[in-house]
Amino acid sequence: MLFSEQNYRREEFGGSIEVICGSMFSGKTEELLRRLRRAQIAKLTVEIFKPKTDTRYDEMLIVSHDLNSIQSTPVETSSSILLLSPDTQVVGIDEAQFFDEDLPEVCNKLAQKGIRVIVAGLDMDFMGKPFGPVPALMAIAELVTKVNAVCVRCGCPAMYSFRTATSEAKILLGEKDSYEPRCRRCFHLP
Ligand SMILES: Nc1ncnc2c1ncn2[C@@H]1O[C@H](COP(=O)(O)OP(=O)(O)O)[C@@H](O)[C@H]1O
Ligand SMILES: Cc1cn([C@H]2C[C@H](O)[C@@H](COP(=O)(O)O)O2)c(=O)[nH]c1=O
Ligand SMILES: [Zn+2]
Repeated sequence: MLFSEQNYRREEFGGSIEVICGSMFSGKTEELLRRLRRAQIAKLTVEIFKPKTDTRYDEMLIVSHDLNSIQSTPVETSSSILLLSPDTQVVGIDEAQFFDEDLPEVCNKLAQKGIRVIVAGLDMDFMGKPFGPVPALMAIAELVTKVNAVCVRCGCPAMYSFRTATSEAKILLGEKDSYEPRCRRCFHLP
């Protein structure tokens, strides 16, 4: 049977890592919220984390660009995620690109304990380069879902986050004020 989120069966597979990646505006957070809400409906014990540095829409909530939201625990380091309550069955993590390099090992430890770990994050930065721990997480995940936005230039599927702001810093929080999703043909380096 094909392994996908739809036919994922906890009792058969035990713990696992799912990665949702893609450009900005590609629906990563919406997809993360959908999976976490289904877990909550199934009455599983769910804990949700984001990096403390992600204060873009809210300090505590994870908020999508469509302003759907879910409560989360902001943490400074990935190792803090391991302090979760022992009855946790599902862990959600957003903005994974901002976490330290230990995040893959932290997720591995959780999955080994039988926890379903769902991680969302940018796979590439504004230079089109692999971003933080996300590529390493993709390598060790059971399931990787790469989602696309719509290119603002031509309407094709977009996998790049083009920075319209002038900053060259790797980390620059923002949304439509500073970034636009673009396809391979319309993306170029700043
Ligand atoms: N160019 C675009 N392409 C796709 N979705 C867009 C675009 N601009 C705005 N959106 C909105 O962004 C939403 C996705 O938001 P979100 O899940 O927060 O994305 P991500 O977490 O990948 O940045 C879409 O449902 C759509 O309403
Ligand atoms: C490409 C890129 C993005 N960022 C920042 C901008 C946003 O605050 C987040 C991404 O949020 P989303 O949920 O995926 O829309 O990351 C950055 O700091 N550096 C970059 O290169
Ligand atoms: Zn395009």
